[in-house]
Amino acid sequence: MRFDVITIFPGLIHGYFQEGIVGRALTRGLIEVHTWNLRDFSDNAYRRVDDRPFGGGPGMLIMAAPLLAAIATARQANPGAPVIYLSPQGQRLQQQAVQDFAAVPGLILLAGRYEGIDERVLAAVDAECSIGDYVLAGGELPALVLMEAVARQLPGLLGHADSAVEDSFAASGLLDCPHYTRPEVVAGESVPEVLLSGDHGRIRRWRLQQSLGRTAERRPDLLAQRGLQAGEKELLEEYRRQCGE
Ligand SMILES: Nc1nonc1C(=O)N[C@@H]1CC[C@H](O)C1
Repeated sequence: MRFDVITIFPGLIHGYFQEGIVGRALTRGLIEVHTWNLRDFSDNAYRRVDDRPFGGGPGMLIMAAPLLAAIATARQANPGAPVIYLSPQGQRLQQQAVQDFAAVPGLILLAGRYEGIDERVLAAVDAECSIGDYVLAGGELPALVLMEAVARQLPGLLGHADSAVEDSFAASGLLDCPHYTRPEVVAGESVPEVLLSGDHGRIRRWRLQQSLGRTAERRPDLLAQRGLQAGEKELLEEYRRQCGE
């Protein structure tokens, strides 16, 4: 998977890929990360890429010309890669879109700054994605969020242990269950005895029940969208009785 990121702060992107799972993916050649510094596409001596908005109003916008030139160059370097603009006005990034993006050979990510970009650039963009309903100073963090979520889907990237987690969450469509590790007692709180029982059937049942209960409590929208499979209604009713609901 080749990622091309158009940004005025390339260091923010490369810096993140020095550590962790995505850093290892880069050194192992599972992913490539290329950045295009928007200022290299500026048509003035001061390397300016922003200007005031027509109609007045606060802040500055990134101009169309450097963006369109950078997109054209990135498309030549990463042929066939969709161009994704990260902005609060975009479609909310969900797991399905992440899996769809992981299926293509490359992505070109456009990281905005200032108040945003000239609207006419969107004609050269294939998708607009938001990572959430809040406003950041730049699109670099959203680009990194998308890159990491996509990279985690790539075969060979996650070790067995991580990929098990990935499958359980992505496949189940539920919030994750609680997890515990040594020591058995922390601040007077012990580990649920079922997890110490060695009875893997009971443990699987308990974990599913906890995921169902948590999702019903915290994200009823997710549960409504997913629905309940055979036997899960009873599990959830038992969970609610145990919680005294
Ligand atoms: N939330 C988001 N999901 O994707 N991008 C954002 C985001 O806040 N972008 C900033 C808005 C102005 C600045 O240009 C960059």
